[in-house]
Amino acid sequence: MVLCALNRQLLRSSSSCCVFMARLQTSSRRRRCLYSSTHGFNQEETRQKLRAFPGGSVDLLKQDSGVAVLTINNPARMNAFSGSMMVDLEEKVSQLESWTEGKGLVVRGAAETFCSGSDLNAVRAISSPQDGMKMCMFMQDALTRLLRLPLVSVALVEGRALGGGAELTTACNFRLMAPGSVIQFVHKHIGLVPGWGGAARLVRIVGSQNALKLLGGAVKVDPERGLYVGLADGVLEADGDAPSAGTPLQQAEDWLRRYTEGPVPVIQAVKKVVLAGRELPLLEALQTEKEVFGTVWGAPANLRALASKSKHK
Ligand SMILES: CC[C@@H](C(=O)O)C(=O)SCCNC(=O)CCNC(=O)[C@H](O)C(C)(C)COP(=O)(O)OP(=O)(O)OC[C@H]1O[C@@H](n2cnc3c(N)ncnc32)[C@H](O)[C@@H]1OP(=O)(O)O
Repeated sequence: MVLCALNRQLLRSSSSCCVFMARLQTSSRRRRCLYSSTHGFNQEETRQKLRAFPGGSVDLLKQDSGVAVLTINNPARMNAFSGSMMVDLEEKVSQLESWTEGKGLVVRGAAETFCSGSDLNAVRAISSPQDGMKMCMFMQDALTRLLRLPLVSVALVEGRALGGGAELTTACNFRLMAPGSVIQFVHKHIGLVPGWGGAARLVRIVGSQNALKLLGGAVKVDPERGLYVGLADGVLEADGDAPSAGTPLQQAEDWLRRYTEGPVPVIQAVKKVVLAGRELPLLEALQTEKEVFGTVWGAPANLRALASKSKHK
């Protein structure tokens, strides 16, 4: 009886696991959006509306090392997201989804500051709740897909990460803070709550008690507090303190290397099983883990390691 129930559950979960696996597969197709017409959302229409608020860019540099750098670039507005930058971001995420050689990603802001959230000029112009929610759906989709990339990602936080900028840091696997930097969910001060998925992700990163404190108090999180609450995973060396440590970007790439060193299929598999464990109910996560395991078992990296009789002292 119990076994039958378990089998039924496994069958059910195996079909949703296939869907999850299909979503994890890299392909050159544009991914299906989180939202559709059933949610009153039309991605193309929203893209057109967002393009009416131009300025800045989101730049992507894919490197031979397998680590890409995504730069939020609008320094005149402290790297605030214009509408066209939101569209740029979604397009760059699509490009990363089909990057088969990728292992890691650094997300940073131009000109030594991270991102000051939505461009307030656009926020003022998009003041109807319906249009606000459409912008939210667009950004939730882009940031959820950013977090789901089969790449290990790190937000390099210099200067300030405010509002939507703070939300963006939570769409990366790790956060590294430069001395003097601040992550602040300022939404409450402007009569808002996060809408780009930042609250849901923050709860998973720091727990609901800390999330309530950070959002409810619009707390300024400096590197020390970041480490204390678990929002920051590391703090960079100050410029000049250790010149050999290199620029903040070099430091972030060095830090990331411990997670990106190794064959692409293995690094991507690590990210996929962790993502499944985070997003799926246990049985489905186990199914996905089995599927991903099947892609590395007996594969070249596995055979090479077995042949070399490696020891792990
Ligand atoms: C949906 C809303 C929510 C979300 O998406 O989740 C948001 O993100 S809302 C936006 C939240 N962000 C803010 O409220 C930031 C407001 N700005 C500031 O607090 C300050 O500008 C700063 C970021 C702390 C920098 O201060 P300072 O070093 O003193 O520089 P300036 O204030 O002179 O800024 C330089 C320049 O940049 C413009 N700026 C900064 N942030 C934004 C922004 N988010 N949108 C538009 N413009 C922004 C600022 O106005 C200055 O421009 P000029 O006035 O033309 O010089």
